[in-house]
This record gives sequence, structure tokens and C-alpha cells, in this order.
Amino acid sequence: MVKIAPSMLSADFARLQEEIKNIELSGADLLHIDIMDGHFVPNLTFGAPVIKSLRKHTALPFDVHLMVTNPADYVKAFADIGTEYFTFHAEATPHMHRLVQEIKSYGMKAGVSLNPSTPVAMLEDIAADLDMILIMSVNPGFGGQSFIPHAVRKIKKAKALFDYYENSNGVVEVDGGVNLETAPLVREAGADILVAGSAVFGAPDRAEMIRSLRG
Ligand SMILES: O=C(CO)[C@H](O)[C@H](O)COP(=O)(O)O
Ligand SMILES: [Fe+2]
Repeated sequence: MVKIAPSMLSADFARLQEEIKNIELSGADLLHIDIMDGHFVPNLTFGAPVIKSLRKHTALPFDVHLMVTNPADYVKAFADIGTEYFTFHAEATPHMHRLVQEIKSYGMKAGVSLNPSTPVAMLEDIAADLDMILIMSVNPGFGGQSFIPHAVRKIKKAKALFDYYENSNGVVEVDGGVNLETAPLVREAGADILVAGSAVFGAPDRAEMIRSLRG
């Protein structure tokens, strides 16, 4: 069964505590948290202090997606908060191996995210060490964009890479434009975790939407 990770980016920021509780009660598996620095992507969201204040209000595992230029600067802060997955972008650092080891040394799971134009092959020599490959199915920076169909092939390639290296911890997550129309395509391709922001937070019945996305 695939897992659903609603993206907090589409929540009502004035009522974050209620929104997170509502998502948990609606059956979400993880809380996807988009950290943007206005540099790696042309948008700003929230930082560790805001996320820390939410930790005591939910038992959902935190799935942190860092769209920042210097991801290594934030490892300790998110480890201290209590983060399940710390996912950085392959395009943001030439030192993926070092950063993955550091993330793991803090007891977090390490993920690498790929922009739509970055090939899965870039992860060939780090896949054995990864807990997650996050395939971006939109250009990062904003919620509510349209799904880029090419992501379906990349999900299959990421699954094959984990299989080749016999990495049974490795999960493939897909992020961007996931809705009732595109969810069957990414489930079929083998995605383990579906991120959905606008589809879940914009649904009249969020629990029903989460169930439907799971298929
Ligand atoms: O990382 C992201 C954007 O950079 C978000 O997680 C993603 O866009 C989710 O929003 P939606 O489901 O509305 O596309
Ligand atoms: Fe994201």
C-alpha cells in the first residue's frame, strides 16, 4: 500500500496547528514539509523554528524536503526537532556522500531529490546508501503546478536502481501535481510515497481524498 504525505505548503498558515491535526486525523502517513530559501528556488516558506513549534502537536513522521542552497547547514536543527526523512537536492551540493553520512549519523533517514531535468543516473553511486529518492514531478518552488509526465519513467528508474543495489530500505517518493488523475500513474510506476499538497488540503473531504490517492 502506498503512503500519502500531504504537503504543508497548501495548508492555511494562520491555522497550522489545526491543519496538521486535521491531516493526521484524516489518515495521512507522513507530513511533507517544504523548506525553501528564496535562493535554490524563487520562493520562501518557513524554517526550523516554525517546524519545531509543530512537533508537539502531531505524531506524524516529519518528511522534510529542503529546497535550499546549503542543506548541510540545517542537518542538526532538523535532527534536534525530530525528523524522519531529511531530503536535500542533488543539484544543491557536490558532496552528496558526505551529507548522507552526516544525516544518518544523527539518526535520520537520508533522501535525495531530483529536479525534473536531473537524471536518475546521477544517483548511481549513492543509491546503496539512500533511504529515499524523491522524484520531482514539477519544478520545485510552488504548490499547485501541473504534473510533468516524464516523472513516471524516472520513478521506474529509481525503483530499478534500488533493486539493482539490493537496497531494501530505499523508498521512492513523488512530489508535485499528484491528484486523482495522476496518482494511478505513479502508483503503477512503483512509487512508495505520494506527496499531495493542493489535492489534499483543497479537498472538501480530506480523509476521502487520502483514501482515493492510496487507491
Ligand atoms: O515541493 C513542492 C514544491 O516545490 C511541494 O511539495 C509540491 O509542489 C506539492 O504541492 P502540489 O501537490 O500542490 O503540487
Ligand atoms: Fe516537496
